[in-house]
Amino acid sequence: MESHEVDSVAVEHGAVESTVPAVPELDEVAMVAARRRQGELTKPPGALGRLEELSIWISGAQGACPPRPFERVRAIVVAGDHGIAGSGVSAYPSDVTAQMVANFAAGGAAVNVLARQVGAEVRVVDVSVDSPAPVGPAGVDGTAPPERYRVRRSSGRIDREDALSVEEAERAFLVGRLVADEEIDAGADLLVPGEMGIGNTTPAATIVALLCDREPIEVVGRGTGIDDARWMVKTAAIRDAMRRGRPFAGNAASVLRVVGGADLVALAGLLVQAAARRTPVILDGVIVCAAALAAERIAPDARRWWVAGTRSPEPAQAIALHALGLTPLLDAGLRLGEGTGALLAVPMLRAAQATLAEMATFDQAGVSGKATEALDAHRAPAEYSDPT
Ligand SMILES: O=C(O)c1ccc[n+]([C@@H]2O[C@H](COP(=O)([O-])O)[C@@H](O)[C@H]2O)c1
Ligand SMILES: Cc1cc2nc[nH]c2cc1C
Repeated sequence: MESHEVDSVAVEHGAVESTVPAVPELDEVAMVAARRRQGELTKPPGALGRLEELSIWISGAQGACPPRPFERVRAIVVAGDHGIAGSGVSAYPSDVTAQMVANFAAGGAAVNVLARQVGAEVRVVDVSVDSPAPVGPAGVDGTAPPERYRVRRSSGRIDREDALSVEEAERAFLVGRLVADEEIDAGADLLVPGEMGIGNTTPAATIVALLCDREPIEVVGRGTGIDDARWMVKTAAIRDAMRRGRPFAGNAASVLRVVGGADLVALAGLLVQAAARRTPVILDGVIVCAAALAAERIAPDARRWWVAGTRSPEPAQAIALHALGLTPLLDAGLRLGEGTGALLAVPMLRAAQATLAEMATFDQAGVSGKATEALDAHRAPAEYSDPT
C-alpha cells in the first residue's frame, strides 16, 4: 500500500506537469489606463466601490481600455456522482444527480432561469454521473457525443478508496481543458463553471482541509441541508478521507485524484485552461472554489483570471477563497451550486464594464474636479464655527 502510493505520486507528478499550460499575466498596460480613466470619471474616487477594481480587472483580462461588453457568457455545469453519497453524507440520494441533469437539459433548473436573466447559455457536461450512459447533449451546439466527456460512472468512495485512478484523473483534467477550449473557441468571453452532484460537498471539504491544513470540523458544512446525525457521519467521512489523502497533501493534483472526483478534476482543468486562454471566470460555491484552490496550486497565478461570485454558507468555501486571496462580490446566502451564485454576479461585471466604458469624464461633462486648494474660501461662516 505504502509503496504503491509513493509510486503514484511520482507518476502523477510527471503526467500532470506535462499537461499544465502556462498562465499568462493580465495586461498591465490596459490596467494602468483603466485605473487612470477611473480617476477621470464623473464621481469621487472610489465611489463606485468594487465596480472600480472589477472594471480594472476586466480591462486587464481583455487587454483593452475601455473594456468591451461581455457578448457570450457561458454557464458550464459539470455533473458527477460520488461513492461517498451512499454512506449517508447528503440529505438526498444519488439518483437526484441524473434527474437534475435532465432538468438542466429541459431548462427548468435554477441555473437555467438565472442564465436566462443575464443572457447566458447553459451547457451540461456529464463526467461521472452514476447512470449507464452519459446524459447528452454535452458538446457545443449538441454535436459532440456525450461519451467524449464521460470519465467513469461515479467517482470512488473516498473514505475507503481513491476517487480515481491516475489515468482517470489525467483524462478528467483533459476533459475540463477540452470543454474550456471548445467554449472559448466558440466565442465565450466569460465562463461561469458550476456543478451538480449529490455528495460533492464532502470531497470539496476534504480537498480544502488537506490543502489548507485544517481539521474536518473546520470544513464540514450542511450541504443540501443535513441534520445533526448526518453531519456526524459526514465529519467522520471527511476525517477518514483525509487520512487516506494525507500522504498526498503536498501535491494538489494527487489530492484531487485521491479525495476529489472526476467532476472536481475536470473543474480544475477547466479553470486552468480558462486562465491559459485569457478568459475571465466567475467562481461559484464551495465545490468550484475547492477545485479552484487545487487548480491554483497546479498552475500558480491562474487565480488572476478569476473573481468570486457569492459567499456560500459552507465554511470550506471561505477557507478556499481566503487562501486564494479572493473576496466574493455578493453575500446572498446561496448554497445551491450549479453556477447560480456566480451567475448572480454577472450583472455586477456588466455594470463594472459599462461604467468604465460609458461614463463621461470631468472634462467631457464640464464638471469641476476635486477641490485641492483655496479651502479658506469655503470655510464655514463664523456663526457655524466650532466655538472651542
Ligand atoms: O455551491 C455550494 O456552496 C453548495 C453548497 C451546498 C450544496 N451544494 C449543491 O448540493 C449538492 C451537494 O450537497 P451534498 O449535501 O449532497 O453534499 C451539489 O449538487 C451541489 O451543487 C452546493
Ligand atoms: C434538488 C437539488 C438540486 C440541486 N442543484 C444543485 N444541487 C442540488 C441538489 C438537489 C437536491
